[in-house]
Amino acid sequence: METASLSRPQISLSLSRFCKGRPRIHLDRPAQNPIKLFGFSSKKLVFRRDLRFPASFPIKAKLQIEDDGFVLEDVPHLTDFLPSLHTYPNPLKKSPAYAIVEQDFVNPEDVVSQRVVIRKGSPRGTHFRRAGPREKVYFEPEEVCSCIVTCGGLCPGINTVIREIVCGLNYMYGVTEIMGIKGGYRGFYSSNTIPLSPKSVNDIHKRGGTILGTSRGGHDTTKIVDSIQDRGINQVYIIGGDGTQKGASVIYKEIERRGLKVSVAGIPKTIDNDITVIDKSFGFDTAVEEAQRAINAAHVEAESVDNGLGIVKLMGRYSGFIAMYATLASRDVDCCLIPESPFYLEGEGGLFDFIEKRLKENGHMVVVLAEGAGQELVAQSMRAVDETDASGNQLLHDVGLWLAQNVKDHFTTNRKMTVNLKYVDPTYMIRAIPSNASDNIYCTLLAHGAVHGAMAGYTGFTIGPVNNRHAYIPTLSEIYTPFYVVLKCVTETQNKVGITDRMWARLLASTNQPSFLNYKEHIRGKLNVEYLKMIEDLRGLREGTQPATPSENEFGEDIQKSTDSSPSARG
Ligand SMILES: Nc1ncnc2c1ncn2[C@@H]1O[C@H](COP(=O)(O)OP(=O)(O)OP(=O)(O)O)[C@@H](O)[C@H]1O
Ligand SMILES: O=P(O)(O)OC[C@H]1O[C@](O)(CO)[C@@H](O)[C@@H]1O
Ligand SMILES: [Mg+2]
Repeated sequence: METASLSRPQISLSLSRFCKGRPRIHLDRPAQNPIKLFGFSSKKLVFRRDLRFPASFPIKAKLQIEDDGFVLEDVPHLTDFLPSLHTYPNPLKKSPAYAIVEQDFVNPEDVVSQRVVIRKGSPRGTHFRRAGPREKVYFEPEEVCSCIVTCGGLCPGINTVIREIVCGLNYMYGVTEIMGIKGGYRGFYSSNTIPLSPKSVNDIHKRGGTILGTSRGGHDTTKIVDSIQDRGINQVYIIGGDGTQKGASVIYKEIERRGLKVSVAGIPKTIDNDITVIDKSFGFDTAVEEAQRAINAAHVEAESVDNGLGIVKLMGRYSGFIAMYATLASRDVDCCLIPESPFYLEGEGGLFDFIEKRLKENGHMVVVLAEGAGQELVAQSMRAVDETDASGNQLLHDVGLWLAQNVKDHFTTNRKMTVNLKYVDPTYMIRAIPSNASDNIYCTLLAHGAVHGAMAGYTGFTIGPVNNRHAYIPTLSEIYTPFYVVLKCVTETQNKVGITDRMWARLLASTNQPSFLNYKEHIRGKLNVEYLKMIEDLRGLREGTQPATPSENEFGEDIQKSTDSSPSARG
């Protein structure tokens, strides 16, 4: 790459094969002083004045922008801070299994587009580096000392990812030194490690949970990086959700600050499917499948008695994907309640009203609700106090129990009607099972992608499929650039069900449940102010009087994972 660096701010104008001779801006380092800079937009040239960067820039941004709106959100590489590292030929060339692969190595200039559906003439949008093996690697097999850690809540498939990192490192690259860190981040400084080999992990994919153990809280960056340094670890594989990936990015920053040759690779894990950018998280399909058993049970119970009502609670702290997909798959569900879509109980158009109508029509019904649904209502009626877990996540109130109690009270006291209610809470049973066949394959691809990336010297990245192609995505949690482009990385925002998306519309069409957006005046006083605002905003969206927020960035791209890329909109 030919690079002509400018002195301040340190932005380089690059000409490379990659951008086919077109000028491109490559932001290497932040400016330390107030500066005047410009950003490109598809529509206009934007000037931004007096932008101040903090004295200690949090992380090196690797953002490449072309004048046609092509953006590459690049991942850090060890050579960014250790420029004279040696390279070695990739041992895969000699592997009996992989040597016959036709396109054996990924071209270093291959990228994966975040948007596959674009309009003629619109900006080309955001891209990520394509995952996969590179011709040159930055580690010799005998030099690698790797470790794997699992953090946060459980999810089907964690053991498969562990197994495939171990087997991938060993079978593809001949690495033998692989250790497991026990009990999450705190295990780096408070537990012994366990040695891992293809033999020791051979059967673990058949078990739920994580053989390494997990925890919340306990992220002490200095102690963790001290431990990495003391143990001579040079590849760190971190499996976990949004909190874990934020933790991974600060570990990477500290490693860079100390100038260590250590690759940090993140494998995103969340049963809630709430990580942005990637198509879907591992374990999600398994969870949706397992949820069917609970829904079936609730349905069988409900249809066997008079006025049978089954209530099933599923996971989904802030995002109702499991509930939405499980409902759509089942066809036995009459009403699905998720955190993104507010509801209310009493009055015309409320849930009680709907339950009564459905029971009168069909004699039974099933309600599925995500654990994060209606939290404001529960908090309001129980005057519950806010509590957090060791990682600082808000602890949820049990909306399932609350709803069951309220339904019972309402129908017995107000309506003098007998309702046979069965409440099913399969949440931890779903989370604790091993992954299904398709998730197992998905976990394998993630694990191998992470191994290839670390061997190729990439660091501070998360692996994941973007439009079905695996890519390396920067695990940046905060970033300052002189441009108006706000980088949306895996841990910054949450992937949510778009209730103005087609998939939610499909659900509403299949259950024929109320939208809960048309409450009558007397309900107003019973809902808290924020909840009312949420309903009104959504109503505005539906009626087209409010723009969907956030809509576009300066490049005309959706800045939240939204309709086009979300699995919620496929099909
Ligand atoms: N902002 C942060 N900076 C550093 N470490 C963090 C941060 N947030 C969370 N962590 C650490 O990451 C680990 C896991 O975080 P958390 O309990 O939030 O689970 P998670 O990774 O988000 O997974 P999930 O929510 O899907 O169960 C914990 O050890 C926590 O201390
Ligand atoms: O009870 P725990 O282990 O803290 O985890 C519960 C949370 O973890 C998740 O499974 C994943 O974030 C959420 O759906 C759920 O709210
Ligand atoms: Mg989380």
